[in-house]
Amino acid sequence: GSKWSYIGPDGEKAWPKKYPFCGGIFQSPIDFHKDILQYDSNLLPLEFIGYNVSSTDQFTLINNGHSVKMYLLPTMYIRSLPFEYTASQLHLHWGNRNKSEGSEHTVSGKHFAAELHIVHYNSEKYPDVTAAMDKADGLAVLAILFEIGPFNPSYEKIFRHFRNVKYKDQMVQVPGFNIQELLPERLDEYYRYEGSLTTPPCYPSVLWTVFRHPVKISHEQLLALETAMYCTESDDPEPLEMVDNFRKVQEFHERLVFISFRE
Ligand SMILES: NS(=O)(=O)c1c(F)c(F)c(S(=O)(=O)CCO)c(N[C@H]2CCCc3ccccc32)c1F
Ligand SMILES: [Zn+2]
Repeated sequence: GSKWSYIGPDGEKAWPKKYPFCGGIFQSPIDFHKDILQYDSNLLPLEFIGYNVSSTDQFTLINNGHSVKMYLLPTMYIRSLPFEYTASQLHLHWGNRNKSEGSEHTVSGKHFAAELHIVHYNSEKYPDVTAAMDKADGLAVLAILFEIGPFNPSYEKIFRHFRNVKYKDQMVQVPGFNIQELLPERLDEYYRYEGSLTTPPCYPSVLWTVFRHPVKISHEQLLALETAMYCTESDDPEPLEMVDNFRKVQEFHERLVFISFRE
């Protein structure tokens, strides 16, 4: 099984031993700071097709021991990237109840509270995500940063199920809803760069789109995310809280991040 973690002897410093790409090129996440940003007027707003999922459909939400991930439908895809990318899953990264700074990407060295990733694969060139995930043009991940604000009823459609996926390998069905509700305002403003999966096997196969504007969730919702889940199975005598499941920012030398907005 995937024997890696975010803490202890199997933590990120040890990842390259079992997963060589984790010590390789184009690693994510990174810090967005002004001297690596370059405006690119060709960066168009993304188009989301099939994201408005009927409540008669269902998404499977699962605790996989590293994160909480929700499988999406193969009828969901994004256009206006170099290829058509079909949705695979979404998952989150967060901190802990004493330090709500669990985003993976940072802006001018600052963490946001948490980060949502919507993983897509290049369905024009590859049959599924497994075939795509180690190809340079295989994946496109959308990243949404979180900050504290008013209660967010759209995110609550996922968060209210956390009590049913407390332990590793538990899963629950989530009634379909419009996944576009999870996206921030100004879909035309984002950071774009070529990077990697931020977990093992860390393949440099991801076209990253990180939206400039964060979404807001309430303090209580963030606390629920930070305290609801465990990396361990329900019968494990030594339960491990699922917290701080974010990778440190990686070196990003001699490369640029393209931005669709003027500062
Ligand atoms: N931050 S990240 O790089 O977006 C990211 C994660 F952080 C993350 F935890 C996952 S995982 O939940 O699958 C557990 C670790 O593989 C993924 N999965 C991807 C890549 C690995 C295999 C696979 C297979 C099917 C669908 C998605 C994926 C991931 F892409
Ligand atoms: Zn992720």
